[in-house]
Parts: sequence; C-alpha cells; structure tokens
Amino acid sequence: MLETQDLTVRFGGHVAVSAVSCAFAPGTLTAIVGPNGAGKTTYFNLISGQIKASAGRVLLGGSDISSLGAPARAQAGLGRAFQLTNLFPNLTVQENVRLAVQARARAGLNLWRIWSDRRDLLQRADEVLETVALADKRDALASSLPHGDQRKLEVGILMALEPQVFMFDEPTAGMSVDEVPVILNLIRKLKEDKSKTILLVEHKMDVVRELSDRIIVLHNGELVADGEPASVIASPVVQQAYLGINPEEKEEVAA
Ligand SMILES: Nc1ncnc2c1ncn2[C@@H]1O[C@H](COP(=O)(O)OP(=O)(O)OP(=O)(O)O)[C@@H](O)[C@H]1O
Repeated sequence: MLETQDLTVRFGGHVAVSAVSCAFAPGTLTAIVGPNGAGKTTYFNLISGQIKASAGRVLLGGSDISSLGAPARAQAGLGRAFQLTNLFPNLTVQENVRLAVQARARAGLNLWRIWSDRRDLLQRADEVLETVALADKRDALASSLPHGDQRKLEVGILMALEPQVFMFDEPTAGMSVDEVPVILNLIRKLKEDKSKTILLVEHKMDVVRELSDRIIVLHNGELVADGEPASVIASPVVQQAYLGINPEEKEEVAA
C-alpha cells in the first residue's frame, strides 16, 4: 500500500531521515518508535508531503507520489491527523465532519449538488460522530470543546475522509488518563478494516505493544530495527540504546 525507498532529508549538514526503505501492508498497524529527535515526525512529514525529500521516493498503491504536494497526497489516500490543525474552530462539530464527508464525496463547489446531498452528508457525519462518541456535542463549536474531544473530532474528520493510509503522530499526547482509551478504541476499530494501513508514532510503549502488528525503530534518522513487536521490544540493543530503557526496567517493559 505504502512504501518508502531510500527516503532521505537533510537540513543543512544534518541528515534527519537517512535512506529509510520500508513497505507498509494493508491490514497492519506499524508503530514507529525511537528517542527524541530520531526523525519520526520528519519521516511522517516526508510521507505526507509536508516537507520535500532530498532523495528517495514515496509510493502509494504502487504509484510514485514523490512529486505531489501534501493536498494531492491527501487526495490520493494519505490521511494524517495533525495535532488539531485540521479543525475549523468556528464551525460546529457536525459541520467539521460534514465538510470532510463532503470532500470525500467530492461534492466540491457545486452548490446544487451540495444542497441536494446535504441530508445524506449530515447523516454520514452523524454516523461518524457516533463512532467517535461526539454525537451529543454535534452543535458545539469545535473551539469550545475540551482538548480530548478536539482530538476525537480530528480522528472523526480523518475517518470521514476514508483514506487508505491513516497516520497518527502521538494521538494521545496531552490527553487526560480517562480520554486516552477512547482514542485507542477508535484506532482499534480502524484496525478491524483490513483494507487500511495504519502508521503510529507513539512514545508510550504499552500503547505500542497493544496496538501494533509491527514496530520499526528509527535512530539518528536511520531504520535500525524492524519486526514483530515482542522481538523488537525485547531486543536489548533497542531497549538500551533506542528506547532509553535501563536494563533494570526490562522486567517492567516485559510485564
Ligand atoms: N525543519 C527542520 N529544520 C532543521 N532541522 C529539523 C527540522 N525538522 C526536524 N529537524 C531535526 O531533525 C531531527 C529529527 O526531528 P524529528 O522531530 O523528526 O524527531 P522525532 O523522532 O519526531 O522526535 P520527537 O520524538 O521528539 O518528536 C531533529 O534533530 C530535529 O532537530
């Protein structure tokens, strides 16, 4: 579904992502882990087209999308949650999702079509809001929602866009303890659709271990480990050097 070939970016003399080659299959959730500054977010930015690669290629469904900008990549099927920047703060929760449903339906700017399809669009928007547990807040302004609800709304918008690839960068960051399970449940639900490819950047190893089918580890921009979760997490070199875990804490991680 998604593949990077020798993907590289340099900022001045610093190689932030270095010749990363990796393929991500449909029906899998791959966690991308590594210490701060390892290049995880930059790798995401290269895939979604936020920044331009210095070298290498990104393929989606076998097509080379390297020359496309971020909007065209989104249209091609790459869906990324952007730390709340996808939200229209002054629109209601329902309107935010409705716009995403509409974009998906490619109703575009044809006003007649928008009007005639409006009921369908709203119905689909409401279905999505049920899924992300925001139906009772459909009339609230997005800006008035607490942080956790805004993150849920962002996932809802992404779901409404129905991308082939879902990219989550620390989706539970800044959430309260009781909000975290809601987002994790949503990602679990997404996993049930075996046609979707999910990429997750996440520091919380308990989340990674529970959700992922595969873990890749970046360090200094390089791909240094790739495999099924138990073996990657258990690997001493990954624990000590790349996840910053002391050998004494190993028992805790393995538990
Ligand atoms: N636009 C930029 N210009 C210069 N250097 C950058 C830029 N973006 C990222 N970097 C550098 O690239 C490296 C990788 O950063 P990146 O944010 O991708 O790491 P990360 O693994 O996501 O870290 P974290 O876990 O802290 O979010 C860092 O050294 C960072 O300072």
